[in-house]
Amino acid sequence: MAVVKSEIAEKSHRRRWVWVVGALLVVLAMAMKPMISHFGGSNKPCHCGKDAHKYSGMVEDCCCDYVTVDHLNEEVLHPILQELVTTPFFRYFKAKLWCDCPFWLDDGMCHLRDCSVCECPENEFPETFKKPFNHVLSSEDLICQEGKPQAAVDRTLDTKAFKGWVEVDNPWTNDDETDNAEMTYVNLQLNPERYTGYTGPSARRIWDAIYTENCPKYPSGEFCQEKKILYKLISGLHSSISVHIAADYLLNEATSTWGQNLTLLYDRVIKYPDRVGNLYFTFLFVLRAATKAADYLEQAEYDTGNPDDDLKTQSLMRQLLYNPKLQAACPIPFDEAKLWKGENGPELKQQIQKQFRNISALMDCVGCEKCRLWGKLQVHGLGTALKILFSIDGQDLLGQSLQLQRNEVIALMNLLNRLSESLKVVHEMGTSAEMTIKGQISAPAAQSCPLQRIWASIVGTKEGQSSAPTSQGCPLQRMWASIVGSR
Ligand SMILES: Cc1cc2nc3c(=O)[nH]c(=O)nc-3n(C[C@H](O)[C@H](O)[C@H](O)COP(=O)(O)OP(=O)(O)OC[C@H]3O[C@@H](n4cnc5c(N)ncnc54)[C@H](O)[C@@H]3O)c2cc1C
Repeated sequence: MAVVKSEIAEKSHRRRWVWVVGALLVVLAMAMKPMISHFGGSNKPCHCGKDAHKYSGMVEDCCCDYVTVDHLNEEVLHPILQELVTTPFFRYFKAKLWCDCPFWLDDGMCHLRDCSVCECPENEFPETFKKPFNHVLSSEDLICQEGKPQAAVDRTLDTKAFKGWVEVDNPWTNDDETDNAEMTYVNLQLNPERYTGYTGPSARRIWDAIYTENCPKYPSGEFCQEKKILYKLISGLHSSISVHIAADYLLNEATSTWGQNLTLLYDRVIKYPDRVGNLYFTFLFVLRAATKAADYLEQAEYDTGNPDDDLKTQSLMRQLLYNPKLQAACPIPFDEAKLWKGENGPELKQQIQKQFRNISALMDCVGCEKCRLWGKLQVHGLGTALKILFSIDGQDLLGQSLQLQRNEVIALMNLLNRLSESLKVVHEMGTSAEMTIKGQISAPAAQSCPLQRIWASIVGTKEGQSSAPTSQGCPLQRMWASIVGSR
């Protein structure tokens, strides 16, 4: 009997050692994996439990709910947009980059090398971009298309229906696109929007000038949608910029380590539900503009001189604008038709137009080149959305006078992609950021982590019993918090 007992004791002792060694190996392997993931990477901090949907119900003033928007973004919009913006047509943006502030002198607060923009060498951007946009097809071009059915159809539509890309003034924005000598072509793929070190009084002055002088926050309880629109669009854009800073942050300047900064994500965006709401609003507003102009955008000439690339761009545009899932789940993301109907409608529209033009001009005062590039592009994209939704009435845009510049289309779709990226980060990382910062991971939830269970089996605690690691969340979660939280 005594022999049997000691054998059992020895076996259980051995089993415990196997567990301990196994668990230590797992912990070691996990700890050796890079802890800092880059934007779009898969190394997320330990997730204890599934991300519950924090935001629910309709997005304020829109015709779509949060859950649907997240699903559509994840499944349809984000993947297509990510591919679209890498095509040659969408990756080059024309901008006047130097600081030319009409309001005050630039105080050059940007101190990082990452602030500056890599401009394109002359020979890099597509030849066709150097020509005027409304370039007419030669009869030779048309003959060359014979025998290529897809291309021929596109060309036919082009000559019959599409009015061409022309330089027309956008009443919502301040940029003079015709001023070509001052313009620089930039490859956006080489200039990711991320942390640049632009901060302090210079950055603050821009945001202050935008909010206090041009779109003050409306009083709570304001029902007039028109009065809320500009503030919500700018706040949504501001949230998106902050999300991109948090998602691609310089964690360690000495070692040039970039990664996510959950503290910043929480402090600047997640902590404020209205900022998250405004981000979703801006996304749906821009999405509505793109889908409203679908017929026009479908027939646009995405000519970069490489027919394969150009057909791919056109095909991606179609997949996005006429997506059956999008049309079924969220056919009209934002209903612009009910705006500006009141007595003061036209006056109010003019006032908001003037304010938006000021905001557009303020982008020339941003004291960091890369921030200025993305600020200009995104404000230009918003101006294009405003032009599509509010300068033309009705659904049939082709039959009316909508004309877009190439740069407006590029800005619109790149802005939509930026907003889509931000939604994805907020949806996927928002809860983790909140839990990490608040340190409010409950013990049972924390123990549902595999590592936590292994830890419990080592130290002999049971589910629900408190122990040092459980009180502060998963070990990985704590390591993560110590990395991002100390900055
Ligand atoms: C056009 C523009 C583009 C920029 N691009 C970059 C960039 O690419 N990379 C980079 O590192 N920095 C960029 N910056 C700087 C960045 O936006 C911040 O200003 C900077 O990081 C300092 O942040 P902060 O904590 O002082 O708050 P800020 O973000 O400067 O906010 C200032 C104040 O605005 C209010 N606020 C903040 N967010 C919102 C919101 N969503 N809605 C309503 N109100 C809000 C708050 O009261 C806050 O205190 C840009 C600035 C501008 C003006």
